[in-house]
Amino acid sequence: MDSSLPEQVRVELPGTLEQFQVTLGADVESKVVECVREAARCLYRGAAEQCGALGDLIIDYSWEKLNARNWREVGREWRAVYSYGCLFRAVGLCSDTAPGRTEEALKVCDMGLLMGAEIMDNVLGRIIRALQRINHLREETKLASDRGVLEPGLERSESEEHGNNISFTSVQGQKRIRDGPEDDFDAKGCSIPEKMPCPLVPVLDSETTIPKLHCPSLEHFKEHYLVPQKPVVLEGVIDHWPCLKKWSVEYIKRVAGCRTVPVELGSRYTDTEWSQRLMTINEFINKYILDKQHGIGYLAQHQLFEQIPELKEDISIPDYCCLGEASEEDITINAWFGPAGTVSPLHQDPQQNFLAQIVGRKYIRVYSVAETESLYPFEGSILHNTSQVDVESPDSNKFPKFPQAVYQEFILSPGQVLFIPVKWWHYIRALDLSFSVSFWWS
Ligand SMILES: O=C(O)CCC(=O)C(=O)O
Ligand SMILES: [Fe+2]
Repeated sequence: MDSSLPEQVRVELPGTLEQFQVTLGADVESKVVECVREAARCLYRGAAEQCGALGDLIIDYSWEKLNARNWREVGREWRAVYSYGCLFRAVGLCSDTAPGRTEEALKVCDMGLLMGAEIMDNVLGRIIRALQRINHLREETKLASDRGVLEPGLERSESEEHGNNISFTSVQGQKRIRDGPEDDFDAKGCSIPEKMPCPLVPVLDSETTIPKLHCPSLEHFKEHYLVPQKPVVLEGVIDHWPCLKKWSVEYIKRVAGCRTVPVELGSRYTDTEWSQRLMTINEFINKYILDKQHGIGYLAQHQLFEQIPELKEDISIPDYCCLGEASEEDITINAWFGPAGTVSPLHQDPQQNFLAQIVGRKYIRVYSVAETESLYPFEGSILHNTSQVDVESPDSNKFPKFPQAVYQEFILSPGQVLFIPVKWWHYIRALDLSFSVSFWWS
């Protein structure tokens, strides 16, 4: 094994070349399998630079395959090849002591988690943990040397407490509404200067306000809301979640700042100039949360808790989800983190939803499935679950039936959970800096 690799990374890899299993499907050409094996041989004979260069080659080749067709049709084996490429490239970077290499290696591993498939018992997730420990250590050592002392206990980093054995399912870049290679993450990125939205707080009418309930029993919720499919706001059911006390911009930066995530750029996903870009959480926070010059950026509909298990410890699955038929593993948990003014246009989803509000407030409007005709969904297969109407500023000439559509609304605050029945239309605008967590369940 390459001795220039940091010990923390080395222990996450198999001890010998013979133990380094390369299992790839029959669809993968033999020259590619051979390239993966050669990269592994380089790693174990101490040629980390060559290993990294082969990693680059594997990444480039498999990236073409991943983007050649609709995301859903990309086979697992090509995503696995991509992950091997990321592993070798990351290993190459880790053995280089030049400044910034650890951060680069972290990004490469995250790309493997986001776009690849799980390999070698989540080796990429484990290497990320190791790299974060190295980073913490460096920061702490620097702090101590700045102070002129090395305080006892500094060699132990905070994240070590969580251990290494996280089982991880690949995040797989699930995308919002639009699909297919044409909207794959825009590597160039773009920043659209926009006028900042005015965070108007709507005044609600008690007639249209969604009812609230304090900790209803499972039976009560089932009989009065789940079965008849009625929205309701649940209070008191997530009061014990640590995130309500812990999550702040500083905390997210500390735990996850150097992790790479997909960010939606532009006011709303129905706009033509809307795009997605991958960036670190630090970049996202600095550009789109702390500084407003860059327009709207939204870390939306991302399975952040699969990618960063530390954050998952701060939430839990609401008990009411057990009323569904599917198992817990089938529940999709998404993070929605953004500044005031993010808008999710009126749309519907194919599962029941508990939308839990953790930080800030959100204005939410819901319409039942029966109102669909008055909501003017886009035609065609991609946006058919999205309304063409700008809910808070509707064009009643173009959409004459919209003003008559019956709706309910609410301003969701931290600690409240909104039940959105399956297929119910929902429109959401953040009134403050906001973090919500959604649970899609069936
Ligand atoms: O909070 C948002 O912006 C959108 C949430 C949403 O659409 C969902 O949870 O399904
Ligand atoms: Fe939704």
